[in-house]
Amino acid sequence: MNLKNKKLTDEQFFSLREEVLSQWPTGKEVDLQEAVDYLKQVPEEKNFAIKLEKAKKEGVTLAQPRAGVALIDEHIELLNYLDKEGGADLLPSTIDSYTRQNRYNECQVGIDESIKAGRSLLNGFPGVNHGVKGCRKVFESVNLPLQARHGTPDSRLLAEIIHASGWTSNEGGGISYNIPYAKAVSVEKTLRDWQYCDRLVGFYEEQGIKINREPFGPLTGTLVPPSTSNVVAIIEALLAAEQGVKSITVGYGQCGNLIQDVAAIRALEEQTEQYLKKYGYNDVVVTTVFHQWMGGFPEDESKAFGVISLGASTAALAGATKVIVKTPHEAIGIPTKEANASGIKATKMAINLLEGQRLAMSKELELEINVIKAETKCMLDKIFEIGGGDLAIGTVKAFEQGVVDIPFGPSKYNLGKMMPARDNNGAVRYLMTGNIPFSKELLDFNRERLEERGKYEGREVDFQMTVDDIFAVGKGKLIGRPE
Ligand SMILES: CCC[C@H]1O[C@@H](n2cnc3c(N)ncnc32)[C@H](O)[C@@H]1O
Repeated sequence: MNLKNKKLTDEQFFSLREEVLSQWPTGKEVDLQEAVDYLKQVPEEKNFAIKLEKAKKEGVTLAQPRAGVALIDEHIELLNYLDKEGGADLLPSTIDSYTRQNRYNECQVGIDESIKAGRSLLNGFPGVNHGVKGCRKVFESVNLPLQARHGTPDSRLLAEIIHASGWTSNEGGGISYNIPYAKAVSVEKTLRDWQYCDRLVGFYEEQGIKINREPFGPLTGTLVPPSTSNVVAIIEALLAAEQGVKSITVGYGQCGNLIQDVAAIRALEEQTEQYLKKYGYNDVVVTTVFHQWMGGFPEDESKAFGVISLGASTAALAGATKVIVKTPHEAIGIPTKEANASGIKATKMAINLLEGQRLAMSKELELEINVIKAETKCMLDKIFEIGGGDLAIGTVKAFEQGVVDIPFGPSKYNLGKMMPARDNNGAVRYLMTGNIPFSKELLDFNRERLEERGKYEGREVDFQMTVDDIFAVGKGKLIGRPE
């Protein structure tokens, strides 16, 4: 394996670039020097990294929706509606599934069919097919910073096009956009491809242009224990920093127990900064993003607003820099612009009412922060050990061996021996740890918390708890109690 956690040299980067830009005709629209000049004229209020850094300094939580449709003018109308009517602080362009699989031919069919049908027949914005011209038109027609959100194992061409278009943030990473999104793409390949995306950002940073990178926190969004999502976020932050990224937003998907969720964000921010400093990356601005509940939603829209408001409140009480907003159409599918805007409004109402408030430190909160950090450290120590000190090599081996193991990941490169379940307070614990190298103390802690639930419910601690928990929220409860 010649993968190394080493900054790509200019020669390595530019030799790869030829092939990347040749993958679709719109790649020819990317001219790096011209893109630098274009990015230099992006006003501060439309720069994602700058707006996040400002929010961190002011201690405010920004609200960002997901949104994407097939055609440029409709996409612009949607984004401006979410800004003006919804009150979004940051804008996405959620990229369609064909683009995520680099299937640009099918994207083109989707675009052509959408034009004929007069409505979006893609589940997102096909940024590569619209090219720099189209993506710049979107950027120039909105008034907020713009970010690509997707799930693309090989995002190299998409990154080239969106950044050249003034979009100053890209979501994703070599683990977080592989294991939850692909069945058969090797971790080695996606780590390498995302080194390219990060090196591109590093190149722009060297030209004085701030661009934000955001590892995808929630992963499979299904009972992912905080230390599992945090370890992935920290790995991707370190790999990005090595390529010259200076603005990193690490993320976490709401699990539902308030204290554990606040602890997850606090541990994530502190431990990411600690590891960046430990490995010499002293000039990286770390921000956090809290994703509102990523699991099954209630169909009833009023109940959905309950879930959305709890997520908004948790993000505010945790002091997250950003919260990703869900909509009352979550259980149905792609939201209408009205439903999308209403999710943002509910979110901002909760955030505004909680302005300046944080969940106070308590012995329970301190315990959860310490447990998450200790679990995360067990995995990271092992990764560096099996990688012979190289994080990228260690990460590939960690997935082969199940040192890091993401629950319900479709990837064949994920061992899949770890299984989570909620304890009696709804906190997500490790029911089965597979090959995750936890200390005995941590294994006992997780077991004891689950035994408490078993005792309370009068049943065995087993996989049925996991199954019941998966369906619980959709049925209006957090914990999947036996029926
Ligand atoms: C990992 C992201 C999953 C979430 O991403 C939302 N999502 C996906 N595609 C779109 C879109 N085109 N417009 C608005 N939301 C979208 C889903 O609803 C889900 O919540």
